[in-house]
Amino acid sequence: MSELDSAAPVLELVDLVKHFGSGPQAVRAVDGVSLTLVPGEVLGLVGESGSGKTTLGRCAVRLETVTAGQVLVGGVDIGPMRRRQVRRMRRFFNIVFQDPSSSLNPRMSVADIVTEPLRLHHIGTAATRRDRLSELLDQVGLRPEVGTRYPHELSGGQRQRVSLARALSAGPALLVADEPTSALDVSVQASVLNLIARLQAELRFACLFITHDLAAVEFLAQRIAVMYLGRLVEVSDRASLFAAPRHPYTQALLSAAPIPDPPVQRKRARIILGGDVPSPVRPPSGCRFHTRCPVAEDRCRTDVPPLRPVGSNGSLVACHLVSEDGTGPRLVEPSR
Ligand SMILES: Nc1ncnc2c1ncn2[C@@H]1O[C@H](COP(=O)(O)OP(=O)(O)OP(=O)(O)O)[C@@H](O)[C@H]1O
Repeated sequence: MSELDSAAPVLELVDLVKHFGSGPQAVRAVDGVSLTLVPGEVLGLVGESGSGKTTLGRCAVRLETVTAGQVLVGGVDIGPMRRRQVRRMRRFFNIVFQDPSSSLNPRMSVADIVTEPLRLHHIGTAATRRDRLSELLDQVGLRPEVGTRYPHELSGGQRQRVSLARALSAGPALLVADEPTSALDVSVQASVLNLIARLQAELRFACLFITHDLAAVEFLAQRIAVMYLGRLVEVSDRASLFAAPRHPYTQALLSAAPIPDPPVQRKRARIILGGDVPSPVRPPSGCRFHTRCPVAEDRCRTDVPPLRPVGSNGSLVACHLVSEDGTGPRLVEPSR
């Protein structure tokens, strides 16, 4: 396959299940997630630690094999593919990890790291790859002489720029960015986030942006998916999600997020969720959020709420208490 089908979604997850281990001790990291990314779209994936975001992202680029369900890239199911076929498909998708120190080969120069995907996929000649290297370093804001350096000679921010240049070198249609700024100094986080935004606007790759940082998804993502204990609870466009979060969990998550404007922060009501996040080995029955949900009813303890369209703006919500027109429990007034 030399090109992706541009009419197909870049990424389609169909009832994706990923368990680690088997039997009653299996960790149900992702448990029936369906999600679609169209070309050029940035989808933010948020949720507390352990909700399954990283596992979902790794399944999307076949770093994990799935337990059940499908992962389609450009309409092609990469799940059953053999390793060699997956390797050929890898030019169409790539991933940037949280910690660039552990994902870059310490024995390779920056030039070799960045151009490796081009060599692996037999793209261009030695001369065109050199040109491409200069172009890529320039695009990620690194000077040409950085090409001769090794990862340990670079700062964390520079290393993440190298990871981005490498991930984008073969011109992927999909980039999974897994907490790409959270291991960096606060002072450089914003510049790397700005860089991702600029590259995405220029190159138009689709991006699954995984983060804890709600301000970052608000800045970068057109749509946002909220995950809780292996399942999606809400998928909505950015404006709707921040203005009127519908799922009680989304409302709690947003109410806990810091807002840059301190007077607003002081006035705002916070929802304090009781209890701990339950174990994904024995997730609660019915709605997985019911053990911590302040408005849970009897049916929430027994019936699994499907992720279904509500309201008129294409939002999807998995909550028994949200009605078809999108009205439902409002735990606090939206802050913006
Ligand atoms: N290789 C593995 N073997 C066993 N369990 C795993 C493995 N990888 C992840 N898990 C478990 O799967 C669940 C989901 O983890 P995952 O890292 O996907 O969550 P996350 O939402 O990305 O969390 P974080 O934000 O902390 O990275 C967790 O309970 C985790 O301990």
